[in-house]
Amino acid sequence: MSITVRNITKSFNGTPVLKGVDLAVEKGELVALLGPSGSGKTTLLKIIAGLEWPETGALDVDGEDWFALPARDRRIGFVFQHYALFPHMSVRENIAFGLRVRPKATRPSRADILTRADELLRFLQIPHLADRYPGQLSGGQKQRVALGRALAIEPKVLLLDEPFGALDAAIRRDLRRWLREVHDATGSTTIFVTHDQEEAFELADRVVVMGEGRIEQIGHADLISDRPASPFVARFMGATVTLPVRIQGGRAQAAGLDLSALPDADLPDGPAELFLRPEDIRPEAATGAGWRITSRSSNGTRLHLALADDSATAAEAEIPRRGADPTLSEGCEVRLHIAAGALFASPAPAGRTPELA
Ligand SMILES: Nc1ncnc2c1ncn2[C@@H]1O[C@H](COP(=O)(O)OP(=O)(O)OP(=O)(O)O)[C@@H](O)[C@H]1O
Repeated sequence: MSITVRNITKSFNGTPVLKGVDLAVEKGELVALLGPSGSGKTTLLKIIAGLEWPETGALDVDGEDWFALPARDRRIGFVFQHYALFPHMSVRENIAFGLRVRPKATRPSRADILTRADELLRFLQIPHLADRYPGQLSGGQKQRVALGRALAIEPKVLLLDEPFGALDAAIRRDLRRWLREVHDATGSTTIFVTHDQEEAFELADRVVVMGEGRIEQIGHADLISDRPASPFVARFMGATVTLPVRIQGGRAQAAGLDLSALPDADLPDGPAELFLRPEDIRPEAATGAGWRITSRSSNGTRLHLALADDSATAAEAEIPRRGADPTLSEGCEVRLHIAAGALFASPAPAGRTPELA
């Protein structure tokens, strides 16, 4: 099923939470909605599921207007962060539940329901858990069962809201791979919400970065990492250092910075901002170069250097400890070699529109 979301807006108590969201998901695609807490990911998912209603917008699934369909007719599999299993039902009964509550006309026979539940248990690699109750399962096992229950109805669309959010890192990685296999084997169209970049990039065909109710960028990991569409995406991807530079003939320049490794910028001459990750800054001892180390700490494998220039602009660098120049200590004057970064025009000063600037 292809899903097309057009110009969705939604407010809670007068506060806009979705500010005109457009998104097209192809049939069989696995898309991750990635963004900080409060950016509107869950609200968008709930609107697709029919659990929330937007103020404006359209939702088409395979050409069908889903806003004209009540939630129960949308054939959606939904998995939440907190395992919503029925505690008094066994794993097999939990998985069979979705089929048992289908309208009589489309409900399989009792025997078929149990056969289908057992098939799913084998498919999800958990047949040994069939007779256990949720209270006897680990968090990871509960989420496998929750996904089994969502898949039992043969959903047209699978929606997952931080399904592995409450689990520890190693189990999350296992479940991620497993989910990808399940997705590929079922051919479902899946939207997965997470605020974990690694999870989004490893799992999804495409990642949709959301910020404050808007889609900021859609793409693959490398594109979003190397060419963030906005300062918001750059910061969200770990470019926590911002440095003022000047653009001249497409080249970025600034005192004390070696920017020769950056590609040409498609920006007009004038002030700009360079967003970069601490690991893309390599300080080199150089007297009078304009920057100095204000503090140095080590976590055993990496050195963290806090930096300031003559006009008190701050930055931070992270470099491998092994092989680092021992003179890079507090007070040392340095020049900064920049390996990578994203350039954006400086925001217009407050009170002036870009046209008037
Ligand atoms: N039912 C509600 N009533 C009022 N405000 C709500 C409601 N649901 C969500 N919000 C608000 O809408 C904003 C977006 O919430 P949403 O849950 O969609 O974000 P999110 O990106 O999924 O965040 P998280 O990663 O924390 O789940 C938040 O500011 C939240 O407080």
